Amino acid sequence: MVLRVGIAGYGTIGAAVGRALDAGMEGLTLTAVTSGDAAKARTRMAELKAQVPVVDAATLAELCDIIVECAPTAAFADIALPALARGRTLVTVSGAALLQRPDIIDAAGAHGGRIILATGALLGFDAVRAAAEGTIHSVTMVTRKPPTSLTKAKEVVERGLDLLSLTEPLKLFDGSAREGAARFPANVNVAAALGLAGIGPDRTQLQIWADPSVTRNCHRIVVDADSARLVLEIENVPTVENPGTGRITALSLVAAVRGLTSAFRVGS
Ligand SMILES: NC(=O)C1=CN([C@@H]2O[C@H](COP(=O)(O)OP(=O)(O)OC[C@H]3O[C@@H](n4cnc5c(N)ncnc54)[C@H](O)[C@@H]3O)[C@@H](O)[C@H]2O)C=CC1
Ligand SMILES: O=C([O-])CC(=O)C(=O)O
Repeated sequence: MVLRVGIAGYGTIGAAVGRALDAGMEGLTLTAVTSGDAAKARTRMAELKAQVPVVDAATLAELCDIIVECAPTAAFADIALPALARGRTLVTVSGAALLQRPDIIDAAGAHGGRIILATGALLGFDAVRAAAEGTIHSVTMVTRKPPTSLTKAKEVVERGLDLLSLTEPLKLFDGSAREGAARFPANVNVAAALGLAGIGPDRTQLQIWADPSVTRNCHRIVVDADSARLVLEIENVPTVENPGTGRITALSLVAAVRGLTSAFRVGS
């Protein structure tokens, strides 16, 4: 049986997932796309061998077994709810949106749907989830991004911060992952996901720095648990189109989608 895959949000991440599906994935076929800008999505999809329709979110849910969600946080509910109401599988990296709308997780349970929050621009969730089966004492995360990765963040724009003239690191946020994800939704989805994997977004501590000395989106996480101490570090290469998004994010979604049908899967 071949499962039909829809992509919601055909931007930096969505187009990379589209290319991977178009190149061929066993048991999966790209079937439709939904976008905030249909004309732009069609132009972007011209590179694909298989031409698929650009439809609205309700039609995407009707046509596809699996919905890969890579749209802005604000669009999450409109994409997720119709898909889950039909019992579809939603594969997403929108951790920040899930914290804002926990009812959407309940909607999945109520209709036999499934939400898979892919690791995205982070690492080690298998170990964090395993540690959470025992006792985790603390989780701290420090994010350092080049100023160019943060200039479009809503809070940076609202505060009128001129990050491009920084000569030394500036701490933009220090608090819980829940609050950080709410204030920087397009930039620390990863902190939300870490909170959901471990001891919850309220007990997960987060700092966000704009750092002119780094060229990559860097995350350092320390998990102190009764089973192990984890020190996790990742340096993500920013995408050209959207520097706040690391290249690995789309690859994480591709790996998660491929894992849905593959006969052999490594990692949890
Ligand atoms: N967990 C993680 O590791 C990461 C998560 N993200 C999340 O992924 C999202 C997408 O990231 P990018 O691809 O870099 O952004 P992008 O801005 O390049 O693409 C977003 C796309 O969504 C489309 N869109 C807007 N409104 C829509 C709607 N109502 N329905 C469907 N599509 C709509 C836009 O037209 C655009 O094509 C980000 O907003 C962020 O929340 C991004 C990076 C890492
Ligand atoms: O590191 C990245 O590339 C993106 C990131 O932090 C996020 O969106 O959570």
